[in-house]
Order: sequence, then structure tokens, then C-alpha cells
Amino acid sequence: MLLETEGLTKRFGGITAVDGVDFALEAGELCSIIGPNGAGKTTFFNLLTGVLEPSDGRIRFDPPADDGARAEAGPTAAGGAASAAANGTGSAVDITAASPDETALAGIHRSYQITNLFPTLSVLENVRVAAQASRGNDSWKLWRNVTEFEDHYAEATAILERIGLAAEAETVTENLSHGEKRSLEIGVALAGDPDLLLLDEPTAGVSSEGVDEVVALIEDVAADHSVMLIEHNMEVVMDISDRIAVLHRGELIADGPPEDVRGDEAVQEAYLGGYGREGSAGDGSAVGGDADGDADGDAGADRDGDAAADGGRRASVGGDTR
Ligand SMILES: Nc1ncnc2c1ncn2[C@@H]1O[C@H](COP(=O)(O)OP(=O)(O)OP(=O)(O)O)[C@@H](O)[C@H]1O
Repeated sequence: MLLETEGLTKRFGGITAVDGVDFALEAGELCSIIGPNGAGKTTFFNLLTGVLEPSDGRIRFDPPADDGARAEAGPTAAGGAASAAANGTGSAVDITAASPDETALAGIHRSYQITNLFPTLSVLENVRVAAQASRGNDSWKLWRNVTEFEDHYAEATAILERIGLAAEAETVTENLSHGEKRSLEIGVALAGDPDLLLLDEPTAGVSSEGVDEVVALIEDVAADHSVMLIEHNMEVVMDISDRIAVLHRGELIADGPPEDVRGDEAVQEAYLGGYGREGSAGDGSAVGGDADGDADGDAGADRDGDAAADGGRRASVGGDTR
């Protein structure tokens, strides 16, 4: 198992955003996390990447054996918050208390729901900086002569080819289209060759033509990476996922192949609201509404309104350049 959570829980005062989640991801899988606004999806990603510390439960990450050296140099060496755990590969780490830097060094990289790019840097520089930073021990050299880092440029250039932005290498990032920025975010997450890529709503705000390009990119990346995807566009989710996990009020209410999840009564009631049922429109549009239909102060329905309650841990909130 590449990633495993056991009883993973996050409470914010009286709100239990993630509630006793037992989840596992096999290496090579593309698993989508779906659920109504406020269901706990982003909080789940924040726990996996060390942006938030769990209130309860454990997270264990077991990158492929050939990455053992990185796992060793990652959480354990980087500060001791994570500890090596014995298992088949010898490289499994307990990342329950790991920081974002430590989870990245262990091999978990992430693209953000909210644009997280340096707008005034070139497209190439954005990926190059990420490649350099992902090397951990090289990071302190960030401001030294860039010619020392030709390998970072080579990696960044290869990534731009892959994400279809090679022709925009010298373009100032803020001049890209929204869809291109989302692709670049995936490129930034790819820098450093992650074992697990977490993509948070990569098609949000992208035009319909742009969505096809971003989806093609996700499929391409998923061919040689393990991917977890938060996505509200059900057509995309049903089309590209190997597996779908459904969160509702912090609990994992379903987990299985797309066809099973689509037919699951609890999921239909909590989130899909008839999507994919025979005779339904099933037009693939986003099913993003708060399907709770309740008035329980579900602040997650207003994604942008909860920044003040974040206690400064979701640093990218202020960086939304969309
Ligand atoms: N830092 C925080 N402080 C307090 N409450 C929070 C914080 N982050 C999230 N929450 C609350 O936790 C719950 C889950 O929010 P989360 O953003 O994880 O949901 P989500 O499923 O990602 O929603 P969306 O689809 O709108 O992005 C919500 O009730 C939200 O208000």
C-alpha cells in the first residue's frame, strides 16, 4: 500500500472536518475524492501533506523501494517528526506529524485549489524553483548562481514539454490563460518526481475547451504516478478515476470503482442528487452544491469565506491570482 490512513480525524472546535477516515491507496491508482462543499476533502489533503496536524489517527506512506533513500533523507532526517516504520520495503514512514516540507521530501506533492504560482516569474522559473526546492538539501542555495543548477533547468524544461507549455517557457506566468496556469500548477507539483500527486480541483474555473486539456494532462501524469484528485466535475471523475472515495460530513461513506459509487444510494442522497441515474440528465456538469440541504452552519460551503478561521496554516489562500 502506498498510503494508508487509520482513524484519521481533524476537529476545528466543534466541527469534525475529517472523522475517523480509514483510507488506503495502492501505488499506481488514480483515486478521486468527492463530496459536497464542506465535506472535508481539502482538510483531508491538508492532513496528508502536513499542512494540518491530525487531532487523531495515523498516516503511513510507503513509497516504492527504489525511493528508500529519499524516504530516509525525508521526514526522518528532516526533523524527526516522522519516524521510520518496519514493513516489507523498509522505507515506510509514519507521516502523521510530518510538516509540509517533510511530506514533500518523502514524495507527496500537491497542486492547490487556489493558484499557488509566482505570477511575475517566467513559466520555466516557476518549475525550476519547485525542482530546486524539492531537493531539500539544495534549497539553501536558492539564491546562488543559477548556472550551478543546470539539472534543475533540464528537469523543468522536460516538465514543460510534458505539460504542453514548452513554447511559453519565457512567458511571465501572470500572462498565461487560466487553463494554462492550472497545467503549470500540475507541472510545479511534478517537479521533484513525486510518488504521490494530490490535485485539488485542477479544472476549477477552466473553460470547457481548457478542461479537456487539463484532463488529458491528468491522465498522462496518472500513467506513471499515483494520483489523488479532488474534483466536482462528475463527468471528469467518472471518466478518469480507477476508484472514487466519497466524503460526507468528514466521514468516508463510500469507496469503490466509479460504477459502484454512482449507484450507491447514500452517495446519491448525500451528493450526486440523481447524477448518472437512468433517465437523469447526467450531463456531467459540476455537482458542487452543498447537498446537505441543512442549516448546520456548514461553513465549508463558502470556500473563500473561511480564510480567517484558518489560523494561518493555509498559506495559499491569499495567493489567489485568478
Ligand atoms: N482551518 C479551518 N478552521 C476551521 N474550520 C475549518 C478549517 N478548514 C476547514 N474547516 C471546516 O471544516 C469543514 C470541511 O472543510 P473543507 O474545506 O475540508 O471541505 P471541502 O470538502 O474541501 O469543501 P469544498 O468542496 O467547498 O472545497 C468545513 O465545515 C469547514 O468550514
